[in-house]
Amino acid sequence: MGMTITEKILAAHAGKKEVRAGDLITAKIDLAMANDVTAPLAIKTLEKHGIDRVFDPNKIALVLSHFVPAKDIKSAEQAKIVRDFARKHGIKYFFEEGEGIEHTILPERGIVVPGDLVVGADSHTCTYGGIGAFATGVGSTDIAYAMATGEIWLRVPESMKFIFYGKLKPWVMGKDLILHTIGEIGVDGALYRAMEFEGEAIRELSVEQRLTITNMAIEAGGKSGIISPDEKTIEYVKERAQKEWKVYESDPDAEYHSIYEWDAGKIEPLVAWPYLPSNVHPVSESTHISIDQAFIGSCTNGRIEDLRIAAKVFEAAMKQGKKVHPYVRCIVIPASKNVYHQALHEGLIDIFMEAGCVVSTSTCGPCLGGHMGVLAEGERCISSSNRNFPGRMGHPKSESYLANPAVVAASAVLGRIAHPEELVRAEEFAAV
Ligand SMILES: CC(C)[C@H](C(=O)O)[C@@H](O)C(=O)O
Ligand code: SF4
Repeated sequence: MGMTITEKILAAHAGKKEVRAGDLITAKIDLAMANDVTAPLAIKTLEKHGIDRVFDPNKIALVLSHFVPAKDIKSAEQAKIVRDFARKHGIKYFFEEGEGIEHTILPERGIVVPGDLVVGADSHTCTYGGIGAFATGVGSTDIAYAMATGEIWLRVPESMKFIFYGKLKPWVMGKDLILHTIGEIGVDGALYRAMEFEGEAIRELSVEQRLTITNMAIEAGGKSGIISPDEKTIEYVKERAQKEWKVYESDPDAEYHSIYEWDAGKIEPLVAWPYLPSNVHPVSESTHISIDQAFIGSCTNGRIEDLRIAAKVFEAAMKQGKKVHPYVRCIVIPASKNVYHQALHEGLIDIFMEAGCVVSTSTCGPCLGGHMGVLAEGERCISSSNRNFPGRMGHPKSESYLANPAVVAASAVLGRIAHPEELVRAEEFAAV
């Protein structure tokens, strides 16, 4: 019997020829990651146990991304703990505030490559599966253990396969495919399983959009999300990789917990209404919902392509004399400094500013309701991020709607949830 891509990566890191779903393994990691929220707890755990060294300072990434530039004294102190630790141990991949969100930086800079086994103290670590790595979120204690030993204990997950065939409609992005998946299987539909995505429609997507899909595997309860590398992945990786990579793929006779097949051509842009990412509705059935805020950013949809498509919508709106609706605040946060720089270079930041958006330094920002766009009671936000739980972006009685960045931009202009086609002709989509 063959193995899945997930089983192959885990077997290689456990020093075994073969592993099967359900096996308990101890595996060597290629990278342990933590951020300004989770690293301090891990650092304190190490200190409490008198551990004064890390297994390898070149295989640890510490990223200040959530509450930076420090929003209050507590976040300043959290960041300081991480900074001091990174300096003391000579951590190679330490990223200061403004460098960006961990899940954007690590693939973008080739710190994670195909075939890697990565653990991160952040639930969206599953993002890196978009380039064919096994990556999963763990708690602060587990990450402390991984940082000290270079190993992680795992139960090999079962795999679920999601095949998207057909051609995508205009304005349908990776975000819509993952919202569709979560809408179909529910927020616990993939509990502790590896979610493997494949098919013609996935292959048509850019690597960035694939990263959006795997980013949200955790929103269906998945242990990980993964897409086998292809030529597009290698193109993306080869100009950034900081180390050797290895391409794995599933055997044709590998065993799956379940297989889903969908015609991607039937999917239209989707919106997840409060208060679960599975509460998915077509955008055409959401256009009666007025909004107070729009957010374009986050580790889900804050990369350059996302900003390009949003800018396209704003540009078209401005040609028609429209800007961000007077009753809406629109916040744009490029997910990394490199994305910000590139957007600046391409003139996208000018477009956002002329359209009336607020553009800010690379950080998680309003995604988790921490700062830079917290919602008041009763306010509604349409967001390109990944979670819409009660209170996620502010007051427990505020509401977040999740959508792709083109839908968010169109909604910002029209003051209600809107299809980008209301502002831009479909043919122009092809030019993005
Ligand atoms: C702060 C961090 C632990 C958290 C996560 O694990 O996902 C955050 O990034 C989030 O998106 O809620
Ligand atoms: S952008 Fe949002 S989802 Fe991503 S790491 Fe930051 S808080 Fe978590």
